[in-house]
Amino acid sequence: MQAARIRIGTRGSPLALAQAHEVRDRLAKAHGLPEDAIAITIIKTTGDRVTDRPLSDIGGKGLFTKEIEDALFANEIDVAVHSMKDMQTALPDGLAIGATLPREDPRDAFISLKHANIGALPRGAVVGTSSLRRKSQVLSVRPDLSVIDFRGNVETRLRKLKDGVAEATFLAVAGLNRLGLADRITAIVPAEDMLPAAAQGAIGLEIRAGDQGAAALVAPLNDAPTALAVTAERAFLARLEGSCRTPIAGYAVIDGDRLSFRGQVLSVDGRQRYDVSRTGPSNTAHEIGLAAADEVLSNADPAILARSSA
Ligand SMILES: NCc1[nH]cc(CCC(=O)O)c1CC(=O)O
Repeated sequence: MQAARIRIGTRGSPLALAQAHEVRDRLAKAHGLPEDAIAITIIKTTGDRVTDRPLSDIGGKGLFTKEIEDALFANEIDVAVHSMKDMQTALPDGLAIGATLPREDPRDAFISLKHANIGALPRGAVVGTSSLRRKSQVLSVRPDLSVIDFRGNVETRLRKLKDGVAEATFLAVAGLNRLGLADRITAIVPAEDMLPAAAQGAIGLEIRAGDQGAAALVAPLNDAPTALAVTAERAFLARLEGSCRTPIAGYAVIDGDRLSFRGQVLSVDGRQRYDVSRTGPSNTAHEIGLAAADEVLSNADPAILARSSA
């Protein structure tokens, strides 16, 4: 057996491992390498360690990436595989996104063992989610529902549903598809009804900036339309999260050389929201995201944007 020449780092959750295996398969195929030329290193992150508190309490973004980025800096791995949804908008100096894989389904799945969709939930039903975005979005259409925090990986949350801890939950369709659990989906929520999180469904490959070998290795895996869509979504998020701590959704689609972006900010109780949409040339993805955020900052009710609202 030959020694591994490419070292990829990942979290150890079943979803993270499925994503790492997909990356290994794509790399092997793109470069005609045997699988054992690519090593997968599992790295435990703070987000994996702390399972008893809401993510928003312990710091949110970066919780699932920091230790993996440290391994890049320490030269223990060459490529880090991340759900881009979990990545900070500002990468640490010295690291870069080398490629963005073709996006999986970006929408959210409604999952319930008894009820067909959000509208069919009985008055006051308990919904479990750890996402402030999903909480505020579901409360904006169903203020009567009771939303409880639902931590843990995808399988854990599905088990909590079976155990009757909640009557319904929401999970990203992308994660369920990658885990082969699409059969658990009760209904896919249209993006119009529940605008996805920035970068939901996209996998990013992070490398050391200036590592030309790694850059050349991952480049063939890049999907340009996904990279552009995610650029717009993350620009929107970056500008807003610097100015407010409120649930934020952002979703872009590419059609030829046009990019259509929709963004949304909500108060946590879902009672107030501001929607924005912008279209422009796809090679101005970053500017489109920023302009949409500027519109929110100048037009949305300051009560939504207040730092205290989270
Ligand atoms: N924060 C957890 C997380 N990060 C990425 C995904 C799903 C996969 C994706 O969006 O690519 C999930 C689980 C979920 O939201 O259901």
